[in-house]
Amino acid sequence: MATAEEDQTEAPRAAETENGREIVLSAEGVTVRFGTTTVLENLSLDVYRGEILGFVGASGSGKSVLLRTILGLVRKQAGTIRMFGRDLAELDDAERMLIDMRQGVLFQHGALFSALTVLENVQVPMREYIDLPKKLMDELALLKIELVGLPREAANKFPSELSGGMIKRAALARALALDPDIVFLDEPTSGLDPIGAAEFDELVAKMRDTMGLTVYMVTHDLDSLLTVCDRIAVLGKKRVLVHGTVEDMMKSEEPWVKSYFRGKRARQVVRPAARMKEDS
Ligand SMILES: Nc1ncnc2c1ncn2[C@@H]1O[C@H](COP(=O)(O)OP(=O)(O)OP(=O)(O)O)[C@@H](O)[C@H]1O
Repeated sequence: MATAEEDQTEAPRAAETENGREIVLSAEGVTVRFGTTTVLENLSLDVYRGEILGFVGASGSGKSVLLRTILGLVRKQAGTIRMFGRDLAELDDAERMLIDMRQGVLFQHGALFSALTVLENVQVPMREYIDLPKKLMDELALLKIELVGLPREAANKFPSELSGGMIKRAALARALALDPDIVFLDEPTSGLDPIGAAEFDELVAKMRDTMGLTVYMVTHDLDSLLTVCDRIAVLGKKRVLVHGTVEDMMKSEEPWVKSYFRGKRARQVVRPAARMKEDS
């Protein structure tokens, strides 16, 4: 496990060469302020190709702000964000568009367009970025809908006709519309019952395993963190406090990490999750 202090030295770069893994996304020394309030300060984080990174932190610690900063929706005051090795601040519009096409986003609560059917929702990124004949676009959208485990009949339904779990799947289908390399999921299992949440987690893990998808998942869901995340990063004190495996989190003496992963609620979740891992 690495600490934030180590992050500011050579540790992440050394890890990159040591384990030979490709860094899809890196944030280096990122600072974000709103007026006089600093939300993120000198934050650094790497995300590797093909991993599910679970991003966790207390409410109000800045998880959404960081996600929005990575997506270019919030302006940073300092630091560098690189995606696929390119500094996002140095891209012109055409280059930015090419990068945007390689990433998919599932915003909290699904955020589907209520006046569009599921099929039309999935086609939104296609219409925005690529010019395809309608028939081909329909076929591609249907493939995505089936890929996330929705029945074909769901394609012509409106979001108001779907269950919470189906909305999340439809939103995932939209995030996958352009076959991205990385998807950002903002609390994807919030509002789902435990079985629906576990099924969604399984689906995300399947995408990682079959498509090599990289997943950046903001979550409060301990089950997700323990069962599908390859690595966990904890946001606190305006930076990434610790990052590592579940086992690393369990050993951490950092007070917030300790109470989150070894507190009363965690103890109720950790044993069943460990059993699930053993059984699989
Ligand atoms: N546009 C903005 N202007 C001013 N302050 C903001 C803005 N966006 C976020 N903040 C502040 O930044 C801090 C971090 O908010 P953020 O939504 O990122 O937290 P979070 O970790 O995602 O919380 P939660 O887990 O509750 O969703 C909060 O204090 C919030 O009020």
